[in-house]
Amino acid sequence: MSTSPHGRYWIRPRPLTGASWAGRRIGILGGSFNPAHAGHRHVSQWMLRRLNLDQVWWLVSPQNPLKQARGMATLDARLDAARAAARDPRILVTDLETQLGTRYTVDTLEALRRRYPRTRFVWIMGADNLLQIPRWRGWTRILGRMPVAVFPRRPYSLKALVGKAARRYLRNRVPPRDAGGLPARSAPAWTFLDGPLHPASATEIRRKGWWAGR
Ligand SMILES: Nc1ncnc2c1ncn2[C@@H]1O[C@H](COP(=O)(O)OP(=O)(O)OP(=O)(O)O)[C@@H](O)[C@H]1O
Ligand SMILES: O=C(O)c1ccc[n+]([C@@H]2O[C@H](COP(=O)([O-])O)[C@@H](O)[C@H]2O)c1
Repeated sequence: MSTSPHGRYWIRPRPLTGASWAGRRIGILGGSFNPAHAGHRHVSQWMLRRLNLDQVWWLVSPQNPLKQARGMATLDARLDAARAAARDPRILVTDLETQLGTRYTVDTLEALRRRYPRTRFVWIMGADNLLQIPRWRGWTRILGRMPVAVFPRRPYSLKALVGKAARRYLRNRVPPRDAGGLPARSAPAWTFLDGPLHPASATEIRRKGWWAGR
């Protein structure tokens, strides 16, 4: 147990280890969640349906290596807000990168594979991150290790689909009609889903002063 910054007690989210996750289909949505919003829930629920997932784990990052620490609320405050925003029993809010001691996604995915060797994971991200992923450490190892599902996001989708990552892995793209089989595929394999856009953005929420997380 630990205390949240607001004084309430909560049990630290700790996905079970070992055999209980064998064969399960889990989507991983990594993010700063500064704060979590309805867009994260929308993306997760579409992925649950379209990829036939059992659960989506929100990986609340201690610190995105490409973002400034300034303006980032504490991990506890972001976890609390994410738990309030998830509102779906199939979405599990986690501090897995803290538990695993990783900061870079490539290291996180490798540690997850070791910890859950028989679980079928899919890395989930919005189109903005498909555009940006060539700047992540070891990005080709990420795409080479885990199937990836991308959700469209304005105004990034078209640019992302002609970007460096999409071009490099053009032959590994899976059409949305076959997305249900993505968790069972070996990497590299990725899909760009065709679900309805969601306008929510954490930048916009902070700009409007709606997030008081510290
Ligand atoms: N409205 C949305 N539509 C599609 N993908 C989204 C949306 N909101 C967030 N995501 C995706 O969720 C993941 C985590 O996002 P993040 O926590 O950075 O939220 P954000 O709204 O993008 O925040 P910020 O504006 O601070 O960058 C990323 O892969 C991002 O692309
Ligand atoms: O590993 C990297 O180099 C890297 C660089 C930038 C972002 N990421 C990851 O991308 C995910 C989305 O981050 P964000 O801040 O856009 O929500 C989150 O899990 C970050 O840890 C990872």
